[in-house]
Amino acid sequence: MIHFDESIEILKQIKIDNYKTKKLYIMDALGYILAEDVVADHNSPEFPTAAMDGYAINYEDMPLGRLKIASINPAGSALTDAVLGGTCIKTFTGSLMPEGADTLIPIENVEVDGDEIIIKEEVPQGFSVREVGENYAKGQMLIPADTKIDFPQIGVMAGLNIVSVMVYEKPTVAILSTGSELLDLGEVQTNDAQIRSSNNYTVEAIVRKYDGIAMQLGCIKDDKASIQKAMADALSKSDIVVTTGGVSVGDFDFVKDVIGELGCEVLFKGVRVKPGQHIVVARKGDKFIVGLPGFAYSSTVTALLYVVPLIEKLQRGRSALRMVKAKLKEPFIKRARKAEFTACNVSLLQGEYYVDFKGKKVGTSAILTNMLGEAALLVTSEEEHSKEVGDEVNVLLFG
Ligand SMILES: Nc1nc2c(c(=O)[nH]1)N[C@H]1C(S)=C(S)[C@@H](COP(=O)(O)OP(=O)(O)OC[C@H]3O[C@@H](n4cnc5c(N)ncnc54)[C@H](O)[C@@H]3O)O[C@H]1N2
Ligand code: MOO
Repeated sequence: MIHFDESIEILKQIKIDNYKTKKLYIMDALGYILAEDVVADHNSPEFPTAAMDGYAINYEDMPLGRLKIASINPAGSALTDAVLGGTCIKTFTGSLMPEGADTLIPIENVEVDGDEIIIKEEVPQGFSVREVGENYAKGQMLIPADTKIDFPQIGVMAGLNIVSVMVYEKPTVAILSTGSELLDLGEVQTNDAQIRSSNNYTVEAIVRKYDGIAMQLGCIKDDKASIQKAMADALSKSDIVVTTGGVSVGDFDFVKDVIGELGCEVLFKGVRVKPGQHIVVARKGDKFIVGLPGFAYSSTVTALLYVVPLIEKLQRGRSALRMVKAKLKEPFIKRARKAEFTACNVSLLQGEYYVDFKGKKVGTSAILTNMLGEAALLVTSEEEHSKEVGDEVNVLLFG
């Protein structure tokens, strides 16, 4: 078994030969990763523009105190009139500044007397005039490739009249739970040894939450030929195949053998991590197979640790899971000489994270309910030992 850090380093070092990209209408691109740079093809604004409703004047005319209103300039109109000596033009927020005007005096600062304004309160030169390129200049890089498209990116692209953009495709993740004891949702129990399968649904939820396209394949019996057929089929239809169960040392644990027989390159199998020590990650071209252990807590934690980064890698995304520092409110007993991911409660108090274990059960890796509530994962490396109240620890947030 390899060190946990080595397994993460192996994932980081993976090079994708050919990223899949596609062009999407900008609104459909929300949540995708941009596969091209977005560069401004014009200045914004292109011309000096009024930022308030008022009167466009030449600053040098301000001392006159009284100016004739020469014309009116609503937003969107192609005004040809200019501000000539001693005159002003009524101009509105968003209107282009007329020729000859460099300052906008707001409506609130003047009194109208017939066809003239009387200036009650002066403003500095250039007041309320948006300069050319105030927002962005032509040629400016606005959104670099590999950015996740969120609402500001959508708005900026719309401002650039970009109708569709190149994005990385979200990888398709096929999910298959193995185990002859498993009952899928709604399936009728026929003997006491059967249990309800949860792993395939937890993994599907993780895939969906962290920007993959989930392909739910349900449960399959511990039969090598069936597993082989199902995995080969899944591999042909998806970018990542995630299995749960059948990766340890039992007589019916076939997943590792099948991965080998499918001609995959095993990147690692077996990591000094708790839970999840039997994890296997393999590659075939730009496709991946991740064999997660069967226990519900193990498969969930290892999906976060190994499946989420692969989903991100295939679309050049950044890690959505955040590691923060926190203070222990209770002692932590280190149980294994491995990296440990222990379910805990996390709270934020005056800008600092705190960790306790109230209500968390100590037991096997079957206890998924430990991840309910304001849960997070306390992370300790294989080199670390038990910890005291007040010690600083690392916590992985997934909420
Ligand atoms: N002799 C050894 N036995 C075990 C070892 C070991 O090193 N030596 N490792 C233990 C650890 S750690 C884990 S984790 C499990 C992993 O084994 P598998 O990946 O082969 O998983 P299974 O045996 O198929 O299942 C384990 C457990 O989880 C339940 N399960 C399975 N699938 C699901 C599902 N889809 N939803 C909910 N629960 C599921 C299954 O019924 C078992 O109880 O091996 C230990 N044994
Ligand atoms: O690997 Mo198991 O997941 O430690 O319980």
